[in-house]
Amino acid sequence: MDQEKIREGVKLILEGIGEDTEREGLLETPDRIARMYEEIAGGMYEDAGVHLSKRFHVDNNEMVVEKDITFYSLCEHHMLPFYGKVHVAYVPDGTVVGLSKIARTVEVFARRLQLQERLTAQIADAFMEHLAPQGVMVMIEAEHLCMTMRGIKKPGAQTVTVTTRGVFDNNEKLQNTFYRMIGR
Ligand SMILES: Nc1nc2c(ncn2[C@@H]2O[C@H](COP(=O)(O)OP(=O)(O)OP(=O)(O)O)[C@@H](O)[C@H]2O)c(=O)[nH]1
Ligand SMILES: [Zn+2]
Repeated sequence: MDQEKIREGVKLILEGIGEDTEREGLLETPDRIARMYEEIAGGMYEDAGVHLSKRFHVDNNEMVVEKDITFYSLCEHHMLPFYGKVHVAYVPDGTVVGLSKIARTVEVFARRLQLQERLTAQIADAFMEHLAPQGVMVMIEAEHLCMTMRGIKKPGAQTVTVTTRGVFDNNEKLQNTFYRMIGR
């Protein structure tokens, strides 16, 4: 990441809104924000394949569900946070991944400028590409600050996105099992 560019940009925004960039509280703000973006937009520089390539063999291919994975992402239109829960289910095809790797995969795609729909699809596609299960289903429930603290101002409004791949496609029975297991 180009930290110097971020520092310059933040300084310009502060000047733009009429702040005194030399006052004590703001002196280090450009640098703090540059360091913060390394963290909250750092997913751009990571590869989900790294996390999903460490696999374990299984004899039974029962559905695995990891639910209520908290995430924070950034809306690409306003650069404001959207955050909530991701639920992931997959039906293995002989191999599974460590449970923490499911949440690590979510982090890779959440920590960048996003659209909720794209985040949902990228998680599902990463599973299909790197783990090659029989199928995967991803659901995200999120609140977008661009909808709550500004603009239309509808606090509490939740955006829900769902996507399926493989055996979950057009399979009402499997999809209903997923919804039942995540309690929706
Ligand atoms: N589909 C989708 N839309 C999003 C997401 N995050 C934010 N948006 C929307 O992106 C749209 C951008 O619309 P614009 O009209 O270009 O921007 P705006 O004038 O700030 O829009 P308002 O929010 O309606 O004030 C808004 O409707 C946001 O609610 C997302 O993850 N998915
Ligand atoms: Zn937005």
